[in-house]
Amino acid sequence: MRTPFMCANWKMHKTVEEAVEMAKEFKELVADVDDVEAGICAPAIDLYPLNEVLADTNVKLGSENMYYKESGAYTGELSPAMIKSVGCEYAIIGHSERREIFGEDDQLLNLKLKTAFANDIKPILCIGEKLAEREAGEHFARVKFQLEADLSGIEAEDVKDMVLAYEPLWAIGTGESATPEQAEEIIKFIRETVAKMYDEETAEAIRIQYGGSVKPWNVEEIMAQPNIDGALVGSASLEAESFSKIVKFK
Ligand SMILES: O=C[C@H](O)COP(=O)(O)O
Repeated sequence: MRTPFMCANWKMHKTVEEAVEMAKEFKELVADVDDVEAGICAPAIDLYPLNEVLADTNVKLGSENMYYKESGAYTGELSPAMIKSVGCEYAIIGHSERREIFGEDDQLLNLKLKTAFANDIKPILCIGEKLAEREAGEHFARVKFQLEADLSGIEAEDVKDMVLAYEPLWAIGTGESATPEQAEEIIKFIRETVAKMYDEETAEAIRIQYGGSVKPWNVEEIMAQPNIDGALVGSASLEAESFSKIVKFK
């Protein structure tokens, strides 16, 4: 049985003061939740204080990015050891904004995934198609390509423990979520693709989130789909009350 995982992705939002204020309020609101995992992926500057605020709570911490090298002359980047030192269990890898705005390609993402596994960091790997690809009926081929390229050379044991986030680019920040049926159709396909690449056991174990305009008012119907194991939440995760309603979707 897969435990639902609701994870915030704050993107480039929140000063340290704002992050601490939100986390203090949020941890109280979800203190009694034990059947859903909650996490916050935050900007690098916020991770150290958030680790202190969230210590001894049920809220997990993650980085929004991570480089594939262990250390060195890589100005502006974060190593796996650095994010672990501030309590990160997770790291988002390959968010579409990293792919589109910062030019991260599947070869780089594959290296990042390998480094994450080597350092006991659970990646949240984002995949998903653009609007033109969906309109051309190429969305299945697109996510299959991303899965095969990004997971190349990665063992089933690691894949079982990671998280996939299906995020169609046309639903991110637009207020227009995929319908629950659209999300289920492609997430089921993603699980079947993992089964073909690995085996049934791996496909049953891996958690697959949906991301793209998840809100307190649509989360329940999204989560009613059998293959959807959680959500990667952008704008609705910025306020404690809104994100806590998503975590408490049941
Ligand atoms: O990582 C989160 C996604 O990009 C979704 O963002 P959104 O909830 O603001 O649409």
